[in-house]
Amino acid sequence: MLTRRTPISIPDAQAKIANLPLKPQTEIIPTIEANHRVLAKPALASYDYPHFRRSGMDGYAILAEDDHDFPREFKVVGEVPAGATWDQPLQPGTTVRIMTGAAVPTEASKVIRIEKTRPSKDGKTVRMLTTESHSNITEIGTDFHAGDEVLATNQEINPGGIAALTAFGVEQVTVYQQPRIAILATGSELLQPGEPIETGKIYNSNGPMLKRLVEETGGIVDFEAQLPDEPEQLKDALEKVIQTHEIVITDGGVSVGDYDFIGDAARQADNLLFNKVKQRPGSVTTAFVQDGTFVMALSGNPGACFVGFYLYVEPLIRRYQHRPSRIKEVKGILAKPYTKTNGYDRVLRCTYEFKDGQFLVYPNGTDRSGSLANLQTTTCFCVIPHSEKPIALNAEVTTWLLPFKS
Ligand SMILES: Nc1nc2c(c(=O)[nH]1)N[C@H]1C(S)=C(S)[C@@H](COP(=O)(O)OP(=O)(O)OC[C@H]3O[C@@H](n4cnc5c(N)ncnc54)[C@H](O)[C@@H]3O)O[C@H]1N2
Ligand code: MOO
Repeated sequence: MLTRRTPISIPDAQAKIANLPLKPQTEIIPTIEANHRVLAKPALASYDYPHFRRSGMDGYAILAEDDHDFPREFKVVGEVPAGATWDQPLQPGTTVRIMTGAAVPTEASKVIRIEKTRPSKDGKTVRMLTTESHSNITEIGTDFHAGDEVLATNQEINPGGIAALTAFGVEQVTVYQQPRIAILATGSELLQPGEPIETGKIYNSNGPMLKRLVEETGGIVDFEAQLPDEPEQLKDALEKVIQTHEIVITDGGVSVGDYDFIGDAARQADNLLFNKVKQRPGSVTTAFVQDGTFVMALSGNPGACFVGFYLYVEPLIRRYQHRPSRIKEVKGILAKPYTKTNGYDRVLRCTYEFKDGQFLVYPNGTDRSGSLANLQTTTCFCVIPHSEKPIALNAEVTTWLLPFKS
């Protein structure tokens, strides 16, 4: 339907999404599955760590009262491999042979490394050549005391954190849920790979791109559909996925054409955030909230769809998980001429290099909304502000470095 739309700026559109109140849900998952998930509850140490006095070296454990007048002979009364304990009292002049990681006998104050000893052939005695400047014993609670925070709330767990949790035998953690996302690609021209290509038809390339973009952002794509431009079918599909997902991403059908039905759904929504942005590509980008679900209607044009995902969807998917956006904003220097002018700000697909303390930004071929030729190689976007005059070479430009791109 052809109706007037009021365009807003890119920052205003981003702010409308950033200000949406979210109700992130939590779930309990196995610790081993929690890499890059964010803790919704702190993980506390259930005991001191280490919980026994641990030998840091392979050697011989001795009493403090024997720690003088080296070299000297000791009687070897036993052996403590890792995992074992020595429960008898250690007497003066005696020692136990002990391995790295083993529990040190309670009374022992030091472990003399084997390099500094000369055991007898039968192993029953050992001559210790010299003492040690360190005890070579890790005392109880060196890493954590019982009750200490092992990992804090809102911390993103990484493999090191998984090690720390597992050190306490923690099998499950409470984390924020990943949002469930539905992707609806719209257009009667769309084919699936495997179907024969025909004039006027194209393969649905945005669908797989969006799926992988969502996944690398930490969202879960649990519904995907490719729908023809049939209003009833589209309306039904949209209504269904809105009830079952936190975020719905549509692409295509959002312009003013006879078959662009998403625009109508947006106008009738509970909360229309915007339906036109002063940007190219993707001026038709539309966002609304219906029944508590955020619907992001991206342009069908692949270049605009790609840009729109990073500008508006990536930060939201990350916020659901209590994770910051992985898009890094920097000041770039436009290092290759771009001579076009535009009534709207242009988000230009670029590559960059970091040289002499500056991000040098190079427009990466075409800036066409409908082109997908440079999506693979684009590593950043820069913003060319709207102007009647072309932007100067070497001008400073707001630059967004894209995640997983180098
Ligand atoms: N009279 C006007 N026409 C158009 C305007 C306008 O203001 N007045 N805006 C233009 C601009 S700008 C854009 S951007 C597009 C936006 O179109 P839609 O988002 O509604 O998308 P479609 O028309 O459905 O498709 C556009 C283009 O993208 C192709 N497409 C669609 N889906 C996919 C897919 N899943 N994978 C790959 N390619 C896809 C589709 O075939 C079209 O070529 O509207 C302009 N028109
Ligand atoms: O709004 Mo569109 O600029 O062609 O993507």
